[in-house]
Amino acid sequence: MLSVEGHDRTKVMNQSWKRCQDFGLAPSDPWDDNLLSETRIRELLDQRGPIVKHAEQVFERMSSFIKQTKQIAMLIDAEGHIVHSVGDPDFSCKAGLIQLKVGANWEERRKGTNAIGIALAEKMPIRVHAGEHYFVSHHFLTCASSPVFGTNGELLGVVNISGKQENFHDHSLMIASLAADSLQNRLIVEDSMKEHLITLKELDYTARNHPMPLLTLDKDNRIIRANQAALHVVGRDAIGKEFNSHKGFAVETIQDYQGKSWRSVAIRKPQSGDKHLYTFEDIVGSCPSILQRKELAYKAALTDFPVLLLGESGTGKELFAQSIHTAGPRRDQPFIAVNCSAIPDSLVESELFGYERGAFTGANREGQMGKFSAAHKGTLFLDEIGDMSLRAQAALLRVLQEGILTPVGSVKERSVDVRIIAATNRNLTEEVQEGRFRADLYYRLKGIQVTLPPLRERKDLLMLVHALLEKNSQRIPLLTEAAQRKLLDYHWPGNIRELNSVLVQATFLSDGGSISPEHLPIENIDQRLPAEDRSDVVTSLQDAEIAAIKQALRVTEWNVRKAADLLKIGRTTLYRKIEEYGIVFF
Ligand SMILES: Nc1ncnc2c1ncn2[C@@H]1O[C@H](COP(=O)(O)OP(=O)(O)OP(=O)(O)O)[C@@H](O)[C@H]1O
Repeated sequence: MLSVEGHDRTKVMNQSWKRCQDFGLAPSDPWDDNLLSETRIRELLDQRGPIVKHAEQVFERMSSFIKQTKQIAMLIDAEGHIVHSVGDPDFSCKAGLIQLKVGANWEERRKGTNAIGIALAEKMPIRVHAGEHYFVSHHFLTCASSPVFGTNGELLGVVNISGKQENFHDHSLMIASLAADSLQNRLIVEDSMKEHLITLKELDYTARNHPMPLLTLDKDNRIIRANQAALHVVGRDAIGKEFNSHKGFAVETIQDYQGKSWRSVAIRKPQSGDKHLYTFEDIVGSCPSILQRKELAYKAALTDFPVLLLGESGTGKELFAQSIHTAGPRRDQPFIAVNCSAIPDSLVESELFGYERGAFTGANREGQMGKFSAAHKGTLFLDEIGDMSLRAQAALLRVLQEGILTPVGSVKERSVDVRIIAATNRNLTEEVQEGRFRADLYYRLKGIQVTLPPLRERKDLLMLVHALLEKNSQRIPLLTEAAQRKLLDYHWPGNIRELNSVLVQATFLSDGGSISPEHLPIENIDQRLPAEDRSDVVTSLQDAEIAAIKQALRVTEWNVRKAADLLKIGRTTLYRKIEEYGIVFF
């Protein structure tokens, strides 16, 4: 900080003298003897703890200069009180006689023109030598003072060096200024460390309570922080391990102002596959068959027994599985759904139990957590369980029996705690009889069996229609009586999934008006054929086949495997026919 010299210094000095005169002080006045009490000094030291602690350290570093020049160094607070003093003992005694000691106040209005008073009033470093002091009693002094500022530029106090005028030293003002700067820097560093800690706590709190998975990675790509949601995804023991771009995480690198990268944050935003989990309240229905199933499933939710959900495609098996999970004691833990029919036979074990790094060619280099481990403490929903190969069934049975799994390529066993809910649209008893499904696995999965009724057997179709229309559009469209009749007459092979898709299309086609039969894209093939039989018009076999394929694809929302199941043909055959007839997505 620049000190004033020459003409400017004389000006500053004159202004100070003028202020003293205005205060009504006279140079020959006795000094003010209003010293702070011991208790008040202790209170002040407590309040100013950090600055005094730093001043002690800074003064320690300049102690040889202070001793050699027979001076004393002091810290003065922003109100002018001397709160700390060290230095030459002889001079300290002499200075004490004119109250240049801890507990005294050296503002101009109390002690006339002096270095401390001017540094406080003008907020600048200044030297006041001998006769420049206002009070005659201070003329034996030479003093140099420099102000100390806080982070926001507020005045925190003054560093002062004083001695007898004959011990005047050229460097005193510079040393006082350096000491003030050093004190100021230490306080700024301390403040920013406090700020840093608060920010870290704030971050930690926000991350912990954030529903999305969040990770922090160091510059070597190791995980250094992870919230609960992220630990579910990357594994509970992930801290310290290298992050290997888990699916769905978007990584953002954080750089300093020179563009040097320090760390990265990884966030896993909701993906199209991520949906909120359903609860029993989402299950619409008023007919006894569904109410009774709901009650049974609710009772099952409160236990830890396995649940087996049976029913045609689209009857709500996954909806029930999620509702059982969200109503049970594991609701805050993961719900992991696995479509057993979608896993190639050769990969079943690695998908379900995970694998260690380098387990097999084509595997992720760093290994991968299996579905069982991902569902640890939560629920594993094994959908389409009836489509699992016998080999995969054997592997699954072993884990269900022992609660222990061994990832592919590993020698270490791992215990898992998962609740199992399985579902299938196949008749499992028949599958067991035919030898396609293991009886022991069936009995282990069966626990509580809930069979969901197909839509054509339900008595609450119009209630469901109303609920689905309400869910899908802001303004519920009216249904003409003929449209209601058409819906009631249809046989709904795709169940509620198909009903929902038909209603979405009808709402769109009716363009804000009432929904009438022509807006409902359904044809009951079973009913149409006899009608056509009666007429002279004969539909070609090929046209009938195309119509059946189109309907199966629409009903299953273009799920080729399910459509093939409905048509009772193989998946490859269906693909071939789609291509052959040039059927495009509609
Ligand atoms: N009772 C119901 N109330 C409201 N919506 C329902 C009901 N049952 C099913 N749905 C809806 O129907 C659609 C199909 O349900 P879900 O996926 O649970 O059927 P699923 O039996 O598991 O089918 P799949 O065997 O083909 O996997 C979903 O959109 C679901 O929300």
